[in-house]
Amino acid sequence: MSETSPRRLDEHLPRIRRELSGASRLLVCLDFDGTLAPIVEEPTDAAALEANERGLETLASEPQVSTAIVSGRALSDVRTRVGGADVYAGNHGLELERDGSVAVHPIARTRAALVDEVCSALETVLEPIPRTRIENKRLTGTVHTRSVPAALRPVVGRLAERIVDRIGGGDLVLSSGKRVLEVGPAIPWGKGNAVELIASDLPAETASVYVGDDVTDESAFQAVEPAGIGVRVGDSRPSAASYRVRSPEHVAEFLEWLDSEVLDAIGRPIDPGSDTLVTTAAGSPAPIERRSSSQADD
Ligand SMILES: O=P(O)(O)OC[C@H]1O[C@H](O[C@H]2O[C@H](CO)[C@@H](O)[C@H](O)[C@H]2O)[C@H](O)[C@@H](O)[C@@H]1O
Repeated sequence: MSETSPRRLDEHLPRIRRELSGASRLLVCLDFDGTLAPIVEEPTDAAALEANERGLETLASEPQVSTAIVSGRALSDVRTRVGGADVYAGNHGLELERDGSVAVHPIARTRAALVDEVCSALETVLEPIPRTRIENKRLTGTVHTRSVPAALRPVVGRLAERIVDRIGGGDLVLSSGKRVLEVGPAIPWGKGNAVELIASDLPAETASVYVGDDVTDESAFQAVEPAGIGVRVGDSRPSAASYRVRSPEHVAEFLEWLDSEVLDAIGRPIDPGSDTLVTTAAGSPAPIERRSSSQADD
């Protein structure tokens, strides 16, 4: 899928509501850092905004909604930071908790010892560089450079590359995210694959929404688009997501809007000719803003 500038979500709400209202269920997948929780200097201090916790809780209580947290953090870590979702994916989709059991990507499992070795070597080699922090997440590892003096960040990158090559050979790969370098197994598996797995458990008429802010969220946007909706938290840089919001505060507004403005329409068939919900056997017609094509918002 090609990447273009995502459009401002708040300017396209009627269109989004129309797109989602043809579905019988909604799957709402949420990234953690930078999406539910504002980015902070110290990774252990990250916390979801209360408004996002409330939004997730409300959506999770709706019978026609399934919810998932899809994070780059270790599953055990992100689980303690945000509760209430139906499904949790950790380590960028390499571990997945559904229906009370955890599945781990088999190749990632076999490479965990290499990741551990790399993390230990990085601790030693990067020790002289002020404020470098290594987060060993078992299946992947993160080198944090947010607090490292800017002039030294390229040095961290070069040293990390060298160590990953030496210890991991072709079995590990180094990638980058928001002021981080991520060490992980060199396998074609990411958040997008996890989202596809989660969606495969749900009825075919489920519409998927994915909200995220970082590089590894792009594969998840690709997984949900174009049938579903990708929302990038951030600026207008090209993305596979069609829409964007500015910050985690705006994610909370979006979650609230989904609950108050979209759920009523979910599960009712739409008349494609009129943009208006047709009467179902069970209830009366529920119009969703009658608009002519000349009023279309895009
Ligand atoms: O997929 P996510 O849930 O967004 O996780 C991605 C990485 O998030 C964390 O790092 C980021 O957030 C930190 C706290 O705000 C920030 O200090 C850091 O610069 C960000 O890159 C987390 O620590 C990593 O393990 C995740 O991979």
